Amino acid sequence: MRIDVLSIFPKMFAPMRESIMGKVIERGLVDFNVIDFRDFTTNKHHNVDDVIYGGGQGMLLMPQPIFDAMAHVEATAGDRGRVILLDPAGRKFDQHVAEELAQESHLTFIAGHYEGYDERIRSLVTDEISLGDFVLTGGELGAMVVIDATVRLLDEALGDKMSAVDDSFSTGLLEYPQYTRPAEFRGMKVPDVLLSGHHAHIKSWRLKESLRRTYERRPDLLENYQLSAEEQKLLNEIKAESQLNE
Ligand SMILES: C[S@@+](CC[C@H](N)C(=O)[O-])C[C@H]1O[C@@H](n2cnc3c(N)ncnc32)[C@H](O)[C@@H]1O
Repeated sequence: MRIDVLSIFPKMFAPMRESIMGKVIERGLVDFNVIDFRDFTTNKHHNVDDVIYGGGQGMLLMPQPIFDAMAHVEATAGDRGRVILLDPAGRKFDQHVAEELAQESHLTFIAGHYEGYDERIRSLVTDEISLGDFVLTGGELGAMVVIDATVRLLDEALGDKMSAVDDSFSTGLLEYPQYTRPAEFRGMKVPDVLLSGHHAHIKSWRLKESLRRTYERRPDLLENYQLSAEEQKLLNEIKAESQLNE
């Protein structure tokens, strides 16, 4: 996968060289480039922003540097790929969007700043993505979040210390509780079933606890989830158990 990011703060992307993402780049699984669109300004002072027509506080990113930086991406990569604008007005980012983006061979992100973008910049864009209902100072952190969640889904990205298969949201449910050694720590015991070696029982316990966690913490996820007969039975048990504990 090739990833280009258009930003005026390229140094903010230093964390992308660490941890899993760093290894993924080192191994050549992702060709990661940050392009400072200030380098593409044609004005004497290398300004990337200007005042807002019609008045109003703050400054807006001008179209010219971003259009020219995008032309540079196209010239070097052969295409722009899927062009993602980080913007509070965009589609809310979630695991499904990450799964969709992980299918692409080329992603280009545009990170905004100041009051945001001149509206014409949106003509370059295929997707607008928001991290949530809050306002960040810039699109860099948003781009890094989207890139991290997407890249970890690529085949071979996680190595053998992690797996995305049972992650929360991948299955449509939150992940079940997990434990590592020791079997007892400060009086807190690992559930017996996990030490039993009985794979079918462990599988069923995990499914039930996954359903329980989702039911208790994110019942909204269950509204769009197709329960199997077994899952429905387990959920009924969970509801009965929670009534007993009330
Ligand atoms: C200060 S914000 C501009 C906010 C804009 N005036 C508005 O009200 O929508 C500057 C930049 O940060 C990024 N940003 C801010 N909040 C974001 C969010 N929730 N999701 C994604 N990007 C965001 C965008 O790139 C945005 O252009």
